[in-house]
Amino acid sequence: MTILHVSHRWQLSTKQFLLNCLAICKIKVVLMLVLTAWIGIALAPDMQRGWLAQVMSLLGIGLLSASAAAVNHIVDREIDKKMARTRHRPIASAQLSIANALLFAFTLAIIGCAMLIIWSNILCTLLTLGALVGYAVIYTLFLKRATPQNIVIGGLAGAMPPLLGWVSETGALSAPPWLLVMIIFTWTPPHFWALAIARRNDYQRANIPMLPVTHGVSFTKLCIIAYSILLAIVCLLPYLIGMSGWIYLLCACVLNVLFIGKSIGLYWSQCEQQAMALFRFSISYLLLLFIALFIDQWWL
Ligand code: HEM
Ligand SMILES: CC(C)=CCC/C(C)=C/CC/C(C)=C/COP(=O)(O)OP(=O)(O)O
Repeated sequence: MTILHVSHRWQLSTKQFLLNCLAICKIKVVLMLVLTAWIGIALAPDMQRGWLAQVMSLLGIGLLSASAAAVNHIVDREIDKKMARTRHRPIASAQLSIANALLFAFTLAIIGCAMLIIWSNILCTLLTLGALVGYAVIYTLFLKRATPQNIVIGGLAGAMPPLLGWVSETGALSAPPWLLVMIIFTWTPPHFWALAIARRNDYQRANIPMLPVTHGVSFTKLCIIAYSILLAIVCLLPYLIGMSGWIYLLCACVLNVLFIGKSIGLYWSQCEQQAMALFRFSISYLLLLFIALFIDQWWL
C-alpha cells in the first residue's frame, strides 16, 4: 500500500516537473518560430535534402529556441515575480529550481546543436546559436533592462528563423531569406507594443523601460501605426523581387490593410481590450502571411 502511494506521488511530481519544463519553453512562440523556419526551407532553391533532414533541422532550431526561452525564464525570474502576467511562471513561483531549469536548457541546447550539426550544417548551427545568444543574453540580460528600443533591436533574434531554415537547406547566406527576416523584424514592435500598452502597469512595477512606460501610450500608438505602415511596404518586397506571386501579394495586401486599420483604430480608442485585440491579431497576421507564402510557392 505504502509502495503504491509513494509510486503514485512520484508519478505526480514527475508529471509536474515535465509540465514545468514545458512551460518554460514558450511552446506556442517556438511553434511559430519553427513554422517560419519551415517556410525558409520551403522557399529555398533546389531542395536536395530529404524530408528527414528537413524535419530534424526544424526540430534542432525548435530545441535551441526552447532553450533560449528557458534561459529567459531563469534570467527574468525576479522581474517575472513582479508582473501579474508572469508571476505564476514555474521559476518565478519556485516550482522549478534554477539548477534544474539550467540543466534542462543546457540539455535542449546540446541536443539541438547536435541535430543541426548532423542533419543541417555548421553555418546554420552557428547562426541558430547566435540567435539564442541574441535573445537569451543580449535582449534578456541587457537590452530589456536598458532601453525602450529593447524589442526593436532584440527582435532580430526572433526574426532569424526563416534565414535559419533557408541556410539549413542551402548551406549559404543569400539575399531572399533576409526579406522574410525583415518582415518579422518590422512586425515585432507592433506585436509587442500592443501587449505592452495593455500591460504597462506590470512593466512600470518591474521597472522595465518599455516604450509605453518611458514615452507614454499615445506615442507608442503612433509608433505602432508607423511600424505597421513600414511593415506593409516591407511585405511587398518578396513579390517585387519575384520571390513570390500574386496569391501572396493578395493575402499580404488584405492582411496589411487590416493591420494598419486596427493600428489606427487603437490610436483613437481608450479601451485596453483594443490593445490586446491588436496583439492577438498580430499573431494571426504572421501565421496567415507565412501560410500565404507557402501556398503561393507550392500551389502555383
Ligand atoms: C523581441 C521580440 C518579441 C517580444 C518582446 C515578444 C513578446 C511577446 C510577449 C510578451 C508575449 C506574451 C506571452 C505571454 O502571454 O506569456 C508574446 C506572445 C507571443 N509571441 Fe511574441 N515577442 C517577440 C517576438 C516574437 C516572434 C519572433 C514570434 C514568432 C515568429 C512571436 C510569436 C508569439 C506568439 C505565437 C505568442 C502567443 C503565445 C501564447 O499565446 O502563449 N513573438 N510575445
Ligand atoms: C534560436 C532562436 C531562434 C531564438 C529565439 C528565441 C525566442 C523564444 C524568441 C521569442 C521572443 C519572445 C517571446 C520574446 C519575449 O520575451 P520577454 O522576456 O520580453 O517576454 P516575457 O515577459 O513574456 O518573458
